[in-house]
Amino acid sequence: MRTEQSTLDVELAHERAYLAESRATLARMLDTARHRVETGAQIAGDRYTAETLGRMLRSHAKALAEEPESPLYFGRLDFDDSPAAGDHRGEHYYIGRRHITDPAAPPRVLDWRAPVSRAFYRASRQHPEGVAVRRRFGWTRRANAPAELTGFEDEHLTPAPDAGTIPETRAGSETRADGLSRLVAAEIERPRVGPMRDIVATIQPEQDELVRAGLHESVCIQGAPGTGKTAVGLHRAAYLLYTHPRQLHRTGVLILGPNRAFLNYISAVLPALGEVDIAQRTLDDLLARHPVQAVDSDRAAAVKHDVRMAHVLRRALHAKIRTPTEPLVVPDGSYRWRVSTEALRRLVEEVRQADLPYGLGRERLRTRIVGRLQRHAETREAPGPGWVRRMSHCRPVNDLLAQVWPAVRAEELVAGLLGDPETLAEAADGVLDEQERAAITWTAPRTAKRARWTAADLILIDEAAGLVERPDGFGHIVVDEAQDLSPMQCRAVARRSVHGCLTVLGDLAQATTDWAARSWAEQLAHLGKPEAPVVPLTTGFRVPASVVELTNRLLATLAVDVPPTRSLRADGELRVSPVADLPAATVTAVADALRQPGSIAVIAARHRLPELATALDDAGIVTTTVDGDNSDDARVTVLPATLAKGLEYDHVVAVEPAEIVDDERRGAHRLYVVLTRAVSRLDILHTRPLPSALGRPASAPHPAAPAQPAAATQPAGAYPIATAPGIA
Ligand SMILES: Nc1ncnc2c1ncn2[C@@H]1O[C@H](COP(=O)(O)OP(=O)(O)OP(=O)(O)O)[C@@H](O)[C@H]1O
Repeated sequence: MRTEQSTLDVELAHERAYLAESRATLARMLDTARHRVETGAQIAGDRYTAETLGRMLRSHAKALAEEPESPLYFGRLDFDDSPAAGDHRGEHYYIGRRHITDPAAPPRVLDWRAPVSRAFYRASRQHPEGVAVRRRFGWTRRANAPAELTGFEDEHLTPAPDAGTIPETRAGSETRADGLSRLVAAEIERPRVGPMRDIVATIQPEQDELVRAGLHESVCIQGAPGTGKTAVGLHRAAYLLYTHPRQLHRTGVLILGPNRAFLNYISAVLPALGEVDIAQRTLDDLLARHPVQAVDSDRAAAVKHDVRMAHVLRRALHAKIRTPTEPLVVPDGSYRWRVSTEALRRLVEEVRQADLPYGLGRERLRTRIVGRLQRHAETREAPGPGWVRRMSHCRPVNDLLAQVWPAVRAEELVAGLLGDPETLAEAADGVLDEQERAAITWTAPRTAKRARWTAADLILIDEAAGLVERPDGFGHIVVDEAQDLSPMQCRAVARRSVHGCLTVLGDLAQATTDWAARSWAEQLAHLGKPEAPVVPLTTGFRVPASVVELTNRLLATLAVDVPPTRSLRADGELRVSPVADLPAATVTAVADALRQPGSIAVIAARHRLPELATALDDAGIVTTTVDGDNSDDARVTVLPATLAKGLEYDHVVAVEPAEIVDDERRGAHRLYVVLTRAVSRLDILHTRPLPSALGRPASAPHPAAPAQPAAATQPAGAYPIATAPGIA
């Protein structure tokens, strides 16, 4: 026993020495990068190169400097001598967030995205892939202090050469009953503080498969709350940029999230992975050509988000194309060139048939017309490029185009439709009924310049702009919470990924918008990637089993076809409390929660928030909002149910579920989102009866169970509650 212990001590000392050397190497890398930033601009030949080089070097230096206090590496792979080890026979590698290397020596730490690192995530006893031992390191975590190595855990995947068997995991570690390594379990169950963090140390095999899918593969990931969809999407973006830097730095990668709060929450993950140049936006940001100055009625918004509007806009645009009725006559010095009406008609028809974006079609028609003129002119003398340029923009040609294929601005097209019932009736004939047309028609006619656009109008303008000219696309777009996009919003994404691929993340059960997807097949078709496979993630890393048990009952009432999930978190507490006074009970619950580490959220219907915030304030509890505009240090966030999507907190106090349900048409889905934000503890406070799916005891045979008792006297014991000492 003692020998074994001293062997471990020696090994740990060896690992600590390796860490010290790796830190020194990283410090040298950082110095070199900083030096290059300072001198790079001077050594570059011209200004453009200097700027590009400067940007690249700064970004590299920033990426290195952003190496947080977090560990330099998290694992080690020892390959055996078997043929499966290939080129790595007998080698061992440290795996971390990025390469740490001295120029003339083998890398000290390999980036988790490097091909060889794949085995760290995928190798198993069934398929060792040449890996003899997978070592995971344990680290201290203290704010503002570098992480220190505290231990390691070895997993032997192949039999040791001298023994015929695979030894048990060493170094004092135990795997849990579910087979999860102790260090992995500790990492997953660590309290949440601050923004989302990366998961490179603990990516699971089914997640890794999605992260490392090829550049040209679009994929849709359907997963219950907390199954790691967002984490996988972000790591996939980082992986693709590492593996295909040239293509993707040129074409760009975009992360689309549902709102700013969500983007703030995830904003630190990619920089921590060394990717500081990825655009992270909401779809509204992407479409914000104009400020939103008006609000649609529900009815109008529903029509504008309907995919039929794409058809209406297209028709309205193509109705601008007219059949020529006169010949074209162009004076050219002492000559006059003529193109007959019939020939012009044929040209217009040919270009129309080509089905190009409208603006491109217009230019194609111009070129064709000038081609005709050129053929005439060639009977006299060969015209040069100057002649072609002059003819392309001469008055008669411009006038003809203005008449038969006029230039169109997207805003004008949309204003023309919404502001003129006749234009709309013509374009929407057989597509929208009279009430639908009436719902979107402006009551007072306005020009595009004076329009007060709604959020949905901006989507129509984007669609119209896309019909006129293809927008710049991205090489890869990660679309989070994709179930909530309307068909028209999906089309805005599709337009930007015609030549690229998508990672679509979502959960049909968390669909809360009026126009949300009912099926992935339909949504993927709108997103322009009907062939993308839908891959389920079914292991939950956030929501504890006791909470999942409750939320699954709610899920059963949502009528969505999603696979069941198993929670990896055995810890966790759930408390359902009928109370008489919501603000007072909220203060008590939060004060209780503050005794434990981690983040706390109070989530309620929006109109309920002011009184809860005041009560917390009166009790001297500092709170913040999801925009973080109060106090960055506050551990308690007070937020409306509508902004909870995608976020997570250690302790969630969900206030008055019935109100959250009543607040929206898809209120039950919203409640499902709210209740699944909790990482460790969920407190449900209610004065009104709980929504029936929640209120029913787990053992109750049927929804027709006896009516709820009066809320304030409802016995807590009627619920399947896991109570923590001192909490109930
Ligand atoms: N392999 C993993 N190891 C450790 N933590 C993980 C792993 N996968 C996911 N997590 C953690 O689980 C939590 C939930 O992940 P994430 O937010 O990506 O889930 P999601 O499926 O997008 O959830 P939601 O649908 O509710 O938005 C996060 O804290 C994430 O870091």
